Amino acid sequence: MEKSADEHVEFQEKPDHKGSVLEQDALYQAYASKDSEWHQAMTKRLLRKVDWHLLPFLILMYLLNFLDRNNLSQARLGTLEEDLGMGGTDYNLATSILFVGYLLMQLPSNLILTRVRPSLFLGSAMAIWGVISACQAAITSFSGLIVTRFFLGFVEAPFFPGAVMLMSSWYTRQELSHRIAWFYAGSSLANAFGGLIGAGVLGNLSGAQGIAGWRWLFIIEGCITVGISLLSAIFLPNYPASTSWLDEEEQGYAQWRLMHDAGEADEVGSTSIKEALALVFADKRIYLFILLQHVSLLSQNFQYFFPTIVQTLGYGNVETLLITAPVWIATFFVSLLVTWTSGKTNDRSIHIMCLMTVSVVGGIICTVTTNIGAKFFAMFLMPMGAVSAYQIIIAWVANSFPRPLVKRSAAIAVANMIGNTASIYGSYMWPASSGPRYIPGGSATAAIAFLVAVLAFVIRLVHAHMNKRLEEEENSGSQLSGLSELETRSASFTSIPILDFSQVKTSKSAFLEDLRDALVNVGFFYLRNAPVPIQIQDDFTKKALELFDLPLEKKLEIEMVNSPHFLGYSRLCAEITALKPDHREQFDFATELPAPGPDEPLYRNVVGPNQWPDEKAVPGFRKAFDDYLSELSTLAESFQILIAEALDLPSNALDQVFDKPQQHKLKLIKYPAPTTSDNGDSGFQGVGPHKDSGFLTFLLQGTPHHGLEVQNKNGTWISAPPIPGTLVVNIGRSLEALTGGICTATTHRVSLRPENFESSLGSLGPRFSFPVFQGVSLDLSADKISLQIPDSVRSLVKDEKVKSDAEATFNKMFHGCIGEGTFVARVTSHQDVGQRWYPEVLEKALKGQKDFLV
Ligand SMILES: O=C(O)CCC(=O)C(=O)O
Ligand SMILES: [Fe+2]
Repeated sequence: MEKSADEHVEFQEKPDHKGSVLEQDALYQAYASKDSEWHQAMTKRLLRKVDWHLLPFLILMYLLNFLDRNNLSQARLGTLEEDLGMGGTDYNLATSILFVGYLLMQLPSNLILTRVRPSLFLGSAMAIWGVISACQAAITSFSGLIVTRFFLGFVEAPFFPGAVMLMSSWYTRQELSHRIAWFYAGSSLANAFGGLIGAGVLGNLSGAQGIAGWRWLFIIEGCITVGISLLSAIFLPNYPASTSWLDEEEQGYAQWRLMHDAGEADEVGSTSIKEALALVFADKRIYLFILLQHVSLLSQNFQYFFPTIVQTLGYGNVETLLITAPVWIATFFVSLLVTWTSGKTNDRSIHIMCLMTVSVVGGIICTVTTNIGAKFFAMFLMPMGAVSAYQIIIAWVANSFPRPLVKRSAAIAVANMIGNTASIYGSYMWPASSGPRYIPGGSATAAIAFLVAVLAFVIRLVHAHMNKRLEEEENSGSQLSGLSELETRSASFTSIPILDFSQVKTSKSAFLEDLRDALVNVGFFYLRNAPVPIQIQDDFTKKALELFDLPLEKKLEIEMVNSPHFLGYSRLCAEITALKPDHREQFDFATELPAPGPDEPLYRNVVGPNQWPDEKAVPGFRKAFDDYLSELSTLAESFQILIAEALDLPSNALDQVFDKPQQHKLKLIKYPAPTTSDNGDSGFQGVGPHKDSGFLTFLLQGTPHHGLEVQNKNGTWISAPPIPGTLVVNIGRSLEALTGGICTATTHRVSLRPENFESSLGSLGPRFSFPVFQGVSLDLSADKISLQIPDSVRSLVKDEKVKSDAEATFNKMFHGCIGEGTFVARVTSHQDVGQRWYPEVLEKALKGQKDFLV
């Protein structure tokens, strides 16, 4: 019984969503500012339409896909075997050979899939299998049948992954699994219709025009398939942007949702299948699940022989097929019900055990009795139990290997592939010679169904045991990693996680878990729904742009070199990072604080009063700035607590780290488009590879340009494009130092490739970005503040060796006094300021850099 040979579609990348950066930006603007209630209502409105337009047609296609594969069992009730001179296990070979083609095509079809539009792909595949299916009518020999069945399997294989792929351009990952459950349930209906159509054809057309009934069956069903495949060009949508049944707002929103969901998809696409498989096989439970899925599929093999078995009830062919219809309709409703209760009660194993018991009883009754009423009853019991249980098993596999995502995909794929080989040999359990009672098949099915129940119970025990151990170890505070060796091997992330701040209220523990992972293994994350009123953000952005528009002489009035506190305006290329000038122009402002007294350590000079622009030149700037920095300071403060909690420390553990008041910096940066790209692959240096100095950085990307890049632990650069409604948050050297390196300050840069400044509608103009650097108390040093980070958090660090292009001179410095590290970093970045105010420090620091270089 085939149901899901194809589920490794999770390896597919999502199709590209067309649309220029500018168009995307318009979407960003439109949707980012809405609140979560609006998003919920909009999602509901959209899903209602998409469900009705997409699912029925796809289910119809799946129904035909299924029908064309399984109608051999109805054809057998006609004169198929007689006409083709078949006997013994010939029919079983004809059934199983289809799965050879079906399984062989898995890989190639998944490769093709990534390159074609889903609706075209699905429509063409369907037309071809429809033609081959109809051609079966012309077969005159058994060998002809075998060859045709092999190819039928081959061309039917791409449908399922293609359909899931199409759905994935409409549904988010989370929405998808529920839709796939409906999709599966639809196959029960296919079985029902198969019986009805078969009955109609064999009953009315046998011998019509001198053509055997089974040949008519293939002709009619093949032609229906081809007909529907042509309609797919009209009815099957491709992508949200080109769909007439959505209004403009819905089209935009549908795209916008998927752009958000795409982050994870990239991660899937770029992790090698080999790596994913290694992860899966390191978890011993996978062997149990593979076995479970395999025997579960084996326990459903009666389906191919169903019409034949029902025939033993003693009715004629037509009545037999009519009888099977209600069986499948009942199964359909039962499976909808039990997948629902299983989800509601969060139970899998007991559901499976109960359902399989129903199937065992069915198998036993079927074998031991010849009483027609009892046998008919058994016909209902077998599929109701086994088919419904299978749907729960699929969900169980997916839920048992939740993280990382690639592991889940691989687990599903492996369990399905190996599981489905049951369809190749399972059909031999039902040789025609064993009818009418089919004692070997019936009793073996009952035994196998029992085995499914036993395995479900074993897995339940294994999980219970694991949970208990976890609890004990947590209680005793022992050093539990809970991770297998393979899982700890690498945290070289391929995408940047997105955290949702609204979860702090709704499900804080989930938020903290994601935060913990981001802190120890990525060092970067997007933060959605940060509590910063959009109006304040917009006003600030507007005023910032006005500031950059001032004539140069106005800006030079507040040039940074005038101030010993590293605050003020820096011209293009004035700042130096990784020993090279950055191609950007900027204003550095900070929480307004007095300059340090003459007796205070020199490094305290990174704090001091701002140089404000002339209020008349940009009226309202100071207020807009203060409002924004004040919001961001509040947000930063809430992270003092969240980070402590994420690291399993008391929530006030980091209080000692911050001054009252604490200086935070807000930098306004403009990156003009480069005139040439003379910097090789990485493009022109907007800002060179570096780690920020502070605790956390909260970055607002003001324009839709790509260019911000983050270096993962392998040294690979990962793009961090702007995502609407989010801030980019990253760890600075101070937090890294305070946690003894448990939290990672991740190296990042801005690359100015000319293409980052272009969209299909023309030039994007300069890139603007606005980072807020959260400060810490400057007198601290890592050894003075000893945070006792629990082993349970330490053990989550997956990759100790980190490749970084950031300057290493500062690595040690930050482990001493944080103020000194920050001060030296500032002097070397702003050498004009250093030269004027701190020439000795600059000289020493430059020498330090040189020593480091030789
Ligand atoms: O412009 C950006 O997106 C990043 C700027 C940055 O990393 C910095 O100024 O530290
Ligand atoms: Fe930075």
